Amino acid sequence: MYVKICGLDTADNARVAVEAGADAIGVVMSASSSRGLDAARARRIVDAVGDAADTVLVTNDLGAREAAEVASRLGVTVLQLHGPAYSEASYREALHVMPRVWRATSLADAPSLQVGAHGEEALLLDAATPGSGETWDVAALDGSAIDGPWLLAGGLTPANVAAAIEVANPWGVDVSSGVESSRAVKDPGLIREFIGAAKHLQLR
Ligand SMILES: O=C(O)c1ccccc1NCC(=O)[C@H](O)[C@H](O)COP(=O)(O)O
Repeated sequence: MYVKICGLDTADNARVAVEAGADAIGVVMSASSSRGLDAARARRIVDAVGDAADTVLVTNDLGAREAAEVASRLGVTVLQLHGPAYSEASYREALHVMPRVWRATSLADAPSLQVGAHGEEALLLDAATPGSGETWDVAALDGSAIDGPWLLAGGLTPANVAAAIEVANPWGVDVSSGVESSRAVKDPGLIREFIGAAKHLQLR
């Protein structure tokens, strides 16, 4: 199970995530998010991870081209364009600069569930409000019918991630609020617990 810990706040917490086995960490750049980082802080986190895991720049409000240029300058491995603001043409623009782009969307937006529909490498299916910690009805989705890598997100926690994986059968999982002690403050213990719970399934 591929595990992404999103909305990292410090380089120390990014190291905790990677040491616990995270496959990816996310840094958010968004004017509307309390997890939004400036470039200097994002770079410290990305540099702390190095090539030990994927590093993902997440945005919902930068223009696609600008987002890809920022991602390239930061040296992240993946750009995650989050939400309905990004058209198919936006993905083409981003892909000129960043070879790996993920499309993050919600079933509420009636998206295409074809992985690669916009040239993306992977699909992330989230609640309607990203980063809110809200759950959604994953049972309404036949995850095994999605042809390609997709990540489940939205209200996951160390306590519910194993059951969510069993229901939805995703390729990966993504969490933010569920590994925080308070809004935008990551908790090292919860990060370790989440990764343990998600990865444990693989060993069954
Ligand atoms: O986390 C945010 O604040 C955010 C803001 C704007 C766009 C995307 C954002 N997060 C994207 C993620 O990938 C989150 O991990 C995902 O929405 C799940 O969040 P949560 O339900 O809090 O676990």
